[in-house]
Amino acid sequence: MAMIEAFCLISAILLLLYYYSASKLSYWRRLGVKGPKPLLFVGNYKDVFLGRIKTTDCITKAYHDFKDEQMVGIYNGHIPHLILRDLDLIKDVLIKDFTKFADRTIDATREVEPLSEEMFRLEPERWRPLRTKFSPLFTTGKLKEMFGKMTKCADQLDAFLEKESSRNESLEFRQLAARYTADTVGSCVFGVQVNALTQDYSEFHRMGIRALKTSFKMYLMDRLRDYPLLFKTFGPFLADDTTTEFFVRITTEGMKYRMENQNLSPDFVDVLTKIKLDPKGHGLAEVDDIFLAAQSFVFFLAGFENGSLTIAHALYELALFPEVQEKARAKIKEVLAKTNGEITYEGLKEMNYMYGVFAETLRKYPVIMWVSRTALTDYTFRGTKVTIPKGQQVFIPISTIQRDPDIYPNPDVFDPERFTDDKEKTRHPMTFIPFGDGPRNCIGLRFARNQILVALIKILSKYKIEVCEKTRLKYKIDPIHLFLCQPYDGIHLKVTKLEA
Ligand code: HEM
Repeated sequence: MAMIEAFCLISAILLLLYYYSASKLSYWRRLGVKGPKPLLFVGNYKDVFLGRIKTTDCITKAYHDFKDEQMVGIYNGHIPHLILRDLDLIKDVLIKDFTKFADRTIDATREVEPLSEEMFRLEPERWRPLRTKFSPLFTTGKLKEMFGKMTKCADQLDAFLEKESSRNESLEFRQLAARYTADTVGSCVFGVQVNALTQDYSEFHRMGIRALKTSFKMYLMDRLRDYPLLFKTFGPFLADDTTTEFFVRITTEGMKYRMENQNLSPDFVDVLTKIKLDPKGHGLAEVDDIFLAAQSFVFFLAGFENGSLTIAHALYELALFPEVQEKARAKIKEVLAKTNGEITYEGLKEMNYMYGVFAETLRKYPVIMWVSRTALTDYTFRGTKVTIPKGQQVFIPISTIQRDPDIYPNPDVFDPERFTDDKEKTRHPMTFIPFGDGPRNCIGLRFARNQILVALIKILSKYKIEVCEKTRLKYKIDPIHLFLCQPYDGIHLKVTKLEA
């Protein structure tokens, strides 16, 4: 009798679980959105959970399998994700209807990650005043002021390369470029000398590497984030206190120095100091040093990692396509000849071909492969019968769009001429969005463009970059990171100094 009761109980539980999962997984059908058939409990993420593919691969497959649809519904376990395919609808979400999508989908959870209350993850109420305060740091005037500091860092990069290239060994360019980006963000944004190119492992540089190092721990953190209860329970065991302590220390020291030296030129730390002294006057209810350090953390990491990856990816492609490298060098020399070899702010604007190299690199390797928004109200997509409820996560698949052969024929070919003015005009603006778009796009876009171009121009004008035995001829993406496009084991290239 007991056996029968136990059997009935287990069957009832299994049946309930089945109906629970099946009902969760009928969400998109009920909303009239097509998508790949999900599996009970894991949705469409079985292979992602098993570590066989990345989230982007799952998004890309759904995007291509549903070519005739404007949007595709998939499931991360039971969590429904909407992938937008239609470029006009993407424009609506990012720009036209931004107020209804002003939030991202990754929440800040301070009790697990103290530095998570940074601008990228903040809800609109606290994000808006910060964006207003930080945007003036990247005006044309400010960028011109920073330009001299950037070219100084490029001179140090040159000195570093000269020494390294004489050894006749291949160099790993991702780490090498990260020294330059640590120096540029340090001096231009924080007003500190990082010395990553002149010292072995300066503290800033070391902390940047530490915060972004891909590891199984980081993979677990990323996966747990989707399940708030699990994240709050297990996350604290995985968090990194050393990075937190470092960013809190340098931010508080920087602000203290500002308060004691009132006549310094306004910069990022200056804005943080003003917010600390009068949070209400800046539209924030209250702030503490951890909240302010979180802003330093995101600005430093974004400038350090995204720039260095892009420089390394560009050099990789230029080594694989030597004729493009030669053309780029010739165009650079033409412009530099007018300024006695000096890289100038005005000269940069004349280097259209190099802009093409920069843009084509970010087309093939958008560092952030997708961006997301959360609906702040129920929302009906223009010209459709689909209404998503408040809180629905919407994904914009940047890397998939930028590698779609219907938009960019032969997407694997590195061709900077895809970005001439004439050709750009023929494409929908949402086909090239490596910096996102709309009021919540990348705040450091123009800084990043200068930072990357200055380094590339300096390197190409003086050195030849080639593939070598250690170069992976077929790019392999690091499978661990959730949304960053990082090379699996670095970018190894040969570098030779050119005759003057
Ligand atoms: C190649 C370089 C870079 C790339 C590809 C890049 C890409 C992006 C993307 C895709 C976003 C999200 C945009 C969206 O959701 O619409 C973003 C946001 C952001 N980026 Fe960048 N970024 C780069 C460099 C930088 C630099 C140099 C800084 C600062 C010094 C920076 C700071 C930020 C911040 C603070 C946000 C959050 C903006 C907000 O929520 O208002 N990024 N970036």
